[in-house]
Amino acid sequence: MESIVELKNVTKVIKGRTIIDDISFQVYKGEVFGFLGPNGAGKTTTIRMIVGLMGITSGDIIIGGSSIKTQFEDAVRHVGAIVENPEMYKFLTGYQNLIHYARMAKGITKEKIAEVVELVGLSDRIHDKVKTYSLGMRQRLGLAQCLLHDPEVLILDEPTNGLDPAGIREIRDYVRLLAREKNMAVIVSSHLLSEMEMMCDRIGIIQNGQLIDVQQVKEFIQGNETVHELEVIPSETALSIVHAYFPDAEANLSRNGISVSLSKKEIPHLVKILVQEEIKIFAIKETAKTLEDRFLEVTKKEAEEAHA
Ligand SMILES: Nc1ncnc2c1ncn2[C@@H]1O[C@H](COP(=O)(O)OP(=O)(O)OP(=O)(O)O)[C@@H](O)[C@H]1O
Repeated sequence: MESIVELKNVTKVIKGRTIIDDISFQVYKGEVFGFLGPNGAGKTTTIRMIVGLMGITSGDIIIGGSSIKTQFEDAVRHVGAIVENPEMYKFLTGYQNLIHYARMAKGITKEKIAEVVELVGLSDRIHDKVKTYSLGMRQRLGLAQCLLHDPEVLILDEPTNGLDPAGIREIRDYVRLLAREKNMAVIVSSHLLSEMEMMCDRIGIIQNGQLIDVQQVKEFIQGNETVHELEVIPSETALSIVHAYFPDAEANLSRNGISVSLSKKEIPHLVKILVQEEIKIFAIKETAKTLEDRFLEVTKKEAEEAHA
């Protein structure tokens, strides 16, 4: 896959405080890359540096082969971004807004406007005033606006913020479509982990300004371990046995017994021990981990290691 965005040892220091600490990663054409992290981790700061809204203290960002430090215009030419809420004139129609923007940007044809309107599914309503649009439609109009100059990289900071489930789904579908059909690289940040799970191909997790993990969503979710729900009695004794024999495994009481994160090959061993200890086992069920489970695991582990 062809890399279109590359962060090389990017660091940002504000007032003597390191906000972003030596981050490096690449984003490829045709993929949706998700940026995940707890509040204040540094997602927005990183995105602002990628779109050129904020300077870099050290390191560099290469977009489409151009350095954002030394070839700023060339680098940002490849980028379309919605970083803050898209500003629209509410008393103009969607179409008038796009025409207005096209005049400022120059070189954008009416055909191009029609094409992006079609692409974001606003053809039926484009001649209605923006004040009559739902939030989801406004987001799509914002998306249309940043697609006008054919960016190779699309950057969306919290694109589904404030949208209802139908609106979220719409944006998600368009984002995936743009990556798949236009071979665009899309970088999104979001707090909605389940959303990221459905929208992204890969994710990078940022915490305290450091990139702690970059992985394919599928691999990230699976990890090496899966969660097993064990219907057992007495559950508290079972839990202490698990803690004693598998001290590294995440184990908790659950509704019908205990839940244990272990690799599958360790399950027969676990069952044998529980039986030996006279725990009654009624059922064992393997449950799929969600991105949220993994995200909380990874960030908790990092935080524990940082404090150790
Ligand atoms: N201009 C600034 N001056 C001082 N500190 C800043 C500035 N911009 C960001 N920070 C700090 O940098 C850290 C990272 O902020 P950032 O907004 O990038 O986090 P985030 O991951 O986007 O968080 P959220 O999910 O809450 O938006 C925060 O601790 C924030 O207070």
